[in-house]
Amino acid sequence: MSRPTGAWRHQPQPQRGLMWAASPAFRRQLVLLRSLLPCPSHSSVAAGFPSSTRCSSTFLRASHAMATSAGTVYEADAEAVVRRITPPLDRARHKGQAGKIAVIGGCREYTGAPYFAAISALKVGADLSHVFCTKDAATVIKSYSPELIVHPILEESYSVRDDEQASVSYNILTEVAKWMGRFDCIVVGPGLGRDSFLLDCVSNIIRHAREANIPTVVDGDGLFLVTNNLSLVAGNPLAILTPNVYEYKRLVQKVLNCDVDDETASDQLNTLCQKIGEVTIMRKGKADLISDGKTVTQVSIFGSPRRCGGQGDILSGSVAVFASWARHFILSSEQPIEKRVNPMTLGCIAGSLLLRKSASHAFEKNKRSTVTSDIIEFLGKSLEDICPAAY
Ligand SMILES: NC(=O)C1=CN([C@@H]2O[C@H](COP(=O)(O)OP(=O)(O)OC[C@H]3O[C@@H](n4cnc5c(N)ncnc54)[C@H](OP(=O)(O)O)[C@@H]3O)[C@@H](O)[C@H]2O)[C@@H](O)CC1
Ligand SMILES: Nc1ncnc2c1ncn2[C@@H]1O[C@H](COP(=O)(O)OP(=O)(O)OP(=O)(O)O)[C@@H](O)[C@H]1O
Ligand SMILES: [Mg+2]
Repeated sequence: MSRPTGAWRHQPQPQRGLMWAASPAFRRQLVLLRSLLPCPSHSSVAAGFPSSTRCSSTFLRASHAMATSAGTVYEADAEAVVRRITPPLDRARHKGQAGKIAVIGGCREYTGAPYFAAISALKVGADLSHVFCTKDAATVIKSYSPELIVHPILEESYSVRDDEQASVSYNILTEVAKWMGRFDCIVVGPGLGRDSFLLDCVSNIIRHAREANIPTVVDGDGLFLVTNNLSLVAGNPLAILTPNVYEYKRLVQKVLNCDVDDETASDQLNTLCQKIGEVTIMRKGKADLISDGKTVTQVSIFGSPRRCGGQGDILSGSVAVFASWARHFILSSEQPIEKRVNPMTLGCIAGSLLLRKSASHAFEKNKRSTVTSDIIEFLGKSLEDICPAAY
């Protein structure tokens, strides 16, 4: 595995610059950037780098920007991140080594969301993608795609008698636990619904994933669950929350007991992460703001003016794959722990970029009629443009 450049371009916020330049967080970022060098030449070739000069120019750009001006939000050099964390296609690898992802979601109302998340994971490059959903949703999701492995195991209150709930809940956890250790990342929430019994069962799954050290992306109704039960993710550095504008508002109100303040967006996001404890949050919007409670980066490259539902689901599936690649990459980088870049942050940066590029391509082709499936169609091309699949 190669080393990431993880380079950040700076968004100027002059009124706060001096304070930030002197801060430990700023110095830490510089150390982190330096720690990402040098890049071994084998990875440059495998990930499509034309030459090793690209690595150093990326570094110079980033360190220059950070040393000369300061602020709290850094525009991620997201393409560099994607290149560095995407594993080479190696003939020696076997099925599963590029990633096994599971989506926990899909109920009577929503079958599209879990499908979008799970198929996106495959299209980005995972080898296997599972969906754990309710029985009603399973046949429908299977009919969308034979690529997905669908487990019809979740139950909603209407299908379980009160006196059966304890045993059904136990059976669900037992079934998921059989698989859990094989997953590189799980996504909890796309199309999950809000049935109370189902959410109780999913709480057990989240706790189990945490005990097993499985990175967990929480999105959609998973965020509804977690916002009302913060202990599920509190203190878990492998948890990524991906709220949209409404989900973020609910989270801020619950945790910080105030309203979203766009004037202090990055500070508020950092504080939110700190209060919950160790999690990474990607606040979706015009720009995607990403924080692990220490630094805030953003991805703001323009994607598409279409706001069709389902783009967040593509994002959650993509982030799951990139976060697991980034984790593998960082763990194998032999950096001391205190110098390691947060792989969950890298996963968010990469996922955001890929979605935005794909949305842009899809809009160019389909204009107003662009729908989520059109965007998924471009995930492969977008990744190929950044990181050709030479092997
Ligand atoms: N094809 C599929 O299967 C898809 C299924 N999906 C799944 O649906 C589930 C629910 O996810 P969600 O994003 O639609 O839910 P949520 O954030 O509650 O917003 C719903 C709407 O409520 C409103 N609204 C809510 N709060 C508000 C507020 N504070 N202030 C103001 N308005 C507020 C607002 O509507 P508006 O007011 O704009 O009409 C908003 O658009 C989840 O499981 C997800 O994965 C999606 O992924 C899409 C594709
Ligand atoms: N106003 C915007 N301009 C540009 N991009 C946006 C805008 N709002 C959201 N996005 C991008 O679209 C992607 C999905 O975000 P969105 O807010 O639509 O998620 P969501 O509501 O959870 O989606 P879903 O319908 O799948 O639940 C993110 O990458 C986000 O940055
Ligand atoms: Mg959503």
